[in-house]
Amino acid sequence: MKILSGKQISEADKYTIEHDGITSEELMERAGTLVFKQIHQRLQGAPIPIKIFCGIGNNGGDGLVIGRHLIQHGYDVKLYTVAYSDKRSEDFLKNYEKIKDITNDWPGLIKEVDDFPEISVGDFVIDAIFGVGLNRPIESWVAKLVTHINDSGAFTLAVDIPSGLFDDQPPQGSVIQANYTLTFGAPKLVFYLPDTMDYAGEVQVLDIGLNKRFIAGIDSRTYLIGKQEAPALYQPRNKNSHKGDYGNILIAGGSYGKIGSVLLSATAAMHTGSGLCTLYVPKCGYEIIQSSLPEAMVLTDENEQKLSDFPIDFEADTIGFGMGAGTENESITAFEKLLQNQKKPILVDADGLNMLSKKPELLKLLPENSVLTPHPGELKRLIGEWENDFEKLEKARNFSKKFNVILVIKGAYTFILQNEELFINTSGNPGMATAGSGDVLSGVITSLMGQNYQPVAASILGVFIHGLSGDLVASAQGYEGVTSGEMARNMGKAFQYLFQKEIKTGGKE
Ligand SMILES: NC(=O)C1=CN([C@@H]2O[C@H](COP(=O)(O)OP(=O)(O)OC[C@H]3O[C@@H](n4cnc5c(N)ncnc54)[C@H](O)[C@@H]3O)[C@@H](O)[C@H]2O)[C@H](O)CC1
Ligand SMILES: [K+]
Repeated sequence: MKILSGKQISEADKYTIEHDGITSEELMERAGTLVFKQIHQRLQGAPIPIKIFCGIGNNGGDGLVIGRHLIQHGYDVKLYTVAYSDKRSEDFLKNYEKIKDITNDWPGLIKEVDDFPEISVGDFVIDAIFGVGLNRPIESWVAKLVTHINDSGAFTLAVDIPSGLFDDQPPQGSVIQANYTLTFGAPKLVFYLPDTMDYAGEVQVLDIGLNKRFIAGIDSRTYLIGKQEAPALYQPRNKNSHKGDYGNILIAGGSYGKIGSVLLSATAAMHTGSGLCTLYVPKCGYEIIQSSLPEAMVLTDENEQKLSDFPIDFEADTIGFGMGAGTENESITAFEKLLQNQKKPILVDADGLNMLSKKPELLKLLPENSVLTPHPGELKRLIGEWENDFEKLEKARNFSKKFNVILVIKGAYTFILQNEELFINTSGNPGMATAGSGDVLSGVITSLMGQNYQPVAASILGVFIHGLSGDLVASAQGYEGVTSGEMARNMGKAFQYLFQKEIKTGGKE
């Protein structure tokens, strides 16, 4: 699903009105009715006091439409006009009249702090103050109203976007803290950035019938990857195949006390369908791996504790490097030897990334289309500090272009970035924040690269499947019960789920 900016959606809005013969008022009626239906489905007539705060623009207009339907269905509704300006949008006024036609309890007028209504924690607040038309930070008493709503602790549903949140830049003032956001037409980037995702809470996109052809034509290079998109990336296996068709990969890393990381990667790779998997580890890893993963072969460095060399004559389809490797100079020399003799894309993770940060001249030796899988800390060491998520994306994009690599930026929503394209993964859950989870992901992506998936496809599908395995384990054992070993062993099941029903883990989906 394409992620669009408010501006792009407004263009789609305009195009739809001009070409599909519907008026802006009908579009607002459609939007508001869809929100009402979502609320009605969940509330089923429950006598919960509903307080709707309507701005004086079209977001407020949506609020009036929602309120009208709720009133007509017998809900306990109180509407308020948040009159932060004397202007009123046309569609706001039209819907204001419609409210007056169905109730004598007209919307309350809020023009200052003294007009604020009491909001108790058992209320259901609907935030229709500002939508994507926000064009400056919320100030003065309106900012206080946002705080008043947030401090009430009442369940808050944001219409289109939490008020105060810009869709294309960091927040600069008060922002509504929503539990749920029902957004129109397309998801907005800020719902998935670490610094702003919490304002939106659970996000659901409502299709209000914006012209699909127009949307398809919009040059947006940011996509949400979910159950609709991931299966298309899967390469079915044909009957007439043998293990050589599924890649011969090399996983290199590990050091004394951290052999588990490469073992987790290799286990994940084998459960992701690799034909052959060899590990290159310090001598201390030999017994451990041979007894824990008989399916894998093992080559050992002559050093007992850490990598000090690299088997450049080993013919691998893809190499995954770095997990548990440490950043000792001898190991960096080993990495340099790998880089000097490898032309095909590789995956670099964990201490391999820290080696690149320690010795940046290695960056230019990275084969084209290699995949780097940093968590935010490793990313900071690679690209430097950032003020906010937008600056982070800018720096990461420049890095990806400069070294022609794919960045898999791990987080609550993992971002896969290649030049101008950005893919945001929506599978997974907080239970995956556990030791070894990154090692497992590296094994999955390396395995798919070895199976002839293009590196960016291997990254997108790998991240999605990794999240799916985390969801499977969490649905069986709760967030606390998730271990990366379990995730590694559930990769096959995750592939099965790729084409089956949703998995509810109380997570984001
Ligand atoms: N495109 C769609 O799919 C549909 C969108 N709809 C809804 O319309 C809103 C966008 O409306 P809104 O955010 O209210 O913007 P408006 O321009 O209509 O009105 C805002 C109003 O407020 C002024 N303003 C902006 N920022 C501030 C501020 N910080 N302080 C004070 N005043 C401010 C601005 O100048 C305008 O005058 C969208 O989100 C959807 O909810 C349609 O209703 C349905 C289809
Ligand atoms: K809003």
